[in-house]
Amino acid sequence: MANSNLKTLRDSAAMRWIALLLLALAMFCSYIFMDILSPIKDLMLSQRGWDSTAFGTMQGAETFLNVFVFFLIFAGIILDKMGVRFTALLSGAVMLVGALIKYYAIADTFIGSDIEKWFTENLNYIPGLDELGVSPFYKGMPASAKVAAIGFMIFGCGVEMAGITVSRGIVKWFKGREMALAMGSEMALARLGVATCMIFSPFFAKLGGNVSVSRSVAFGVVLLMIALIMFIVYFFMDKKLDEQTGEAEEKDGPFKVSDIGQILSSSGFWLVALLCVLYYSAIFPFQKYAVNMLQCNLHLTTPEKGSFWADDSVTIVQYVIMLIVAAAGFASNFMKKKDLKYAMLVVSIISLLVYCYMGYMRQSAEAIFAVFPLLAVLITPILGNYVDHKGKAASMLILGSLLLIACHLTFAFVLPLCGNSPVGGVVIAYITILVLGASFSLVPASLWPSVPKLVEPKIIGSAYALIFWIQNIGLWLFPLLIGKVLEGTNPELAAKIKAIKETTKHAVEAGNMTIQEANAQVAAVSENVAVSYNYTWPLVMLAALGVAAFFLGLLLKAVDKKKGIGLEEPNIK
Ligand SMILES: C[C@H](NC(=O)[C@@H](N)CCCCN)C(=O)O
Repeated sequence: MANSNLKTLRDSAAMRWIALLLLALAMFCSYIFMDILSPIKDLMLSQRGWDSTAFGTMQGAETFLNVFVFFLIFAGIILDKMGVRFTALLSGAVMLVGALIKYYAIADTFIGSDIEKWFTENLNYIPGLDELGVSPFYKGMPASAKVAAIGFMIFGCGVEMAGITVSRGIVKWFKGREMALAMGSEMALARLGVATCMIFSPFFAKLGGNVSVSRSVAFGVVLLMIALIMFIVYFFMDKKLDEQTGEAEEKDGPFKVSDIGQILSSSGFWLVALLCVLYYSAIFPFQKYAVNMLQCNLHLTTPEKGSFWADDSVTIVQYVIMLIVAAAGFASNFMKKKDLKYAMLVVSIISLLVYCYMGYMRQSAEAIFAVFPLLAVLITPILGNYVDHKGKAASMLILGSLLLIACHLTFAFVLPLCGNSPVGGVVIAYITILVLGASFSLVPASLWPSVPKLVEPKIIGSAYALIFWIQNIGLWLFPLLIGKVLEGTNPELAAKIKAIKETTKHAVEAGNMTIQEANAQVAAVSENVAVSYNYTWPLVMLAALGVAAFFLGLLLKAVDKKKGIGLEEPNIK
């Protein structure tokens, strides 16, 4: 340490930010794996014989153990009892184990194996769960999807455990300092992970012209190994810090399970937890359908094979431009000189415009939607900084909810009117997605740093875990609800598929068509149906979540004022 007056590692700004970088990089890698199959749903269907139900069930498995086996609650207790560094290592290892299982399920070697045979014949029915409609498996589910679901369940435990551990770790290193800025920066990198996944998962799957879905998953597994290394390095820094502080936090008041009652009796905690589940249920589940929603509303026409805009290298260039947007925008937060700050911002904004233009020329819904996390990367740290120095967290939650409502209503009612105006439609889509990104900065940047103001330091881990658990119920429920509302409000599309299946089946039976011709006809109709959904009602449902979050925000602000919780107060006084 350069300054001899510094007492502990966290008194050195450089050491604090290195600790944050380790935690944030681990989360960046985890967020990439979390959505690794989302942008290649079409390939999972064509390469592994899954259907939409198998895909949706496998995706939903991520939250299963956390929600129904209460793993997240145990994770919070482990965190408060064992501390940040132990739980960080444990979560890294759990994520990796889950990811390796998922990789094996998708790998070519799985096909034709005894394990595939066993899973095809077994694990079809889980008594109790089937009746409740929450089973992560069902009869007829492809064996690879069942094993992938098991892997994803385990990964889900690891990633949520990592989430609460990182939040707790940031509080440990930054409380009383730039805590919201640090949390905002960590989330900014996580958002960049989502954008990276949207671009690189399809890229690796289609690399070199031959399709391999396991290549994408392998890319994610390698990143999780890097995440584990980050946690190991963090382990030693955290140990050193505890040696210097004499583990004061843990010794002063050891955690007891009964302390959880204290969390549950706080009205502020409940308001924050409910606001969190409502808001995030309108964001993460939407993320899974957003690309398809854009395809349905914008009628995008993929550039012809062999044309400049269809080339793989353009994807890489576009990603590099995205990194410039993120890096310049992020760095501008830390520039002391005004000129340099504005120069960075200008570079970031110009790069963003170039990125948007390329997305339009490539007619790629994935690339268009990938701007969603970008604005969050740029402004989450700015807002975090604002919360640190000026406060206003409760007001930011209210504003974030209002923007969420406006965006979902624009997607629902304005975007469908733009289908025949390619440029207008894409411009409105970009603006709305960017505003949604701004909302997705306002709420997380103010919500997570508010938790330490609601509970005692020794139970922060459990408080984060309880909020994540309540949030996970929404993250499990709403993807299912969106799917159901979508099917329910577009009955003619399911009827179209049923009709073509029946017509081709009769034609094959009558000897008028080969099975290959029948499959090709069904595939052509399915492809057309996949981009013809009307998303109005699912989007209205998500806007309604925003309305409820808005009213909870108002209530939270009133309770904060009455009880003096300090949510509107700055973190640094
Ligand atoms: C910090 C916060 N993280 C969460 O809310 C996690 N529970 C992420 C869950 C993602 C599920 N696909 C955030 O990212 O803002």
